[in-house]
Amino acid sequence: MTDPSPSIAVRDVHFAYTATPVLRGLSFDLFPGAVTAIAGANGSGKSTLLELIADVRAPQNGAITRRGDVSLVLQRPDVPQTLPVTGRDTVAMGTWKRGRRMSSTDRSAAVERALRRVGMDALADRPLTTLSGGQRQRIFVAQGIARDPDILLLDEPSAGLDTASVARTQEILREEAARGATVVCVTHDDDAIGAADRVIRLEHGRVAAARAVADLR
Ligand SMILES: Nc1ncnc2c1ncn2[C@@H]1O[C@H](COP(=O)(O)OP(=O)(O)OP(=O)(O)O)[C@@H](O)[C@H]1O
Repeated sequence: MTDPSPSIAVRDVHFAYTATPVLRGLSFDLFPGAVTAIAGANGSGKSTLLELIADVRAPQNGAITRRGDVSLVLQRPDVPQTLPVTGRDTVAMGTWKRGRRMSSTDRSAAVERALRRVGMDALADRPLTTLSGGQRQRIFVAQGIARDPDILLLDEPSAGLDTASVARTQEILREEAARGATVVCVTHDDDAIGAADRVIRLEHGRVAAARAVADLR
């Protein structure tokens, strides 16, 4: 059953980096237990919207409220060559829950489980800088899911992944929604868009089309 109150409420959100607005009055609600795809052409504002939902940026007008703990998985974050961390260390950084670190037993179990879920347990001790782009991307997905967030936001998590890893990532998003998380995924992938419970398609700074529109305006 879907919780009737929204976990994310977006109200008349406007955003511009320059004189040209990127988002021009978006309003919609998202609910726990569903995967929402944010779709649209290059430059349509998908990543910007995700960052606004994550509270990494603030809207110039309007408001976004969110209920619960948020994990944001960025697209292929840059990793400095000198960063002395392994894949496992990187996943462990995701084990802060509402500003508090889990106990060491819980943390270690959460890290191992997340690594297994993305299929990176065997490579977890390799320095992050020596992993391929796709392997690194899976480590960052593991970091995002390690603390069982209430809200899981991902920017093109399947970009550059092989077929099996794309399928596994889709399964993970479904599993996260099934345990009650609100999952929002920016994607260009038609399969991911087709598999989502809801689709928000951005065009000219507005929601051009939304599938499963009952709770989208
Ligand atoms: N830091 C920035 N400063 C100025 N303009 C920016 C900045 N970041 C993004 N933009 C512009 O804002 C618009 C929306 O960018 P955004 O990255 O949100 O789009 P997107 O839909 O995620 O694109 P893509 O599909 O290519 O990833 C684009 O026109 C982009 O050039």
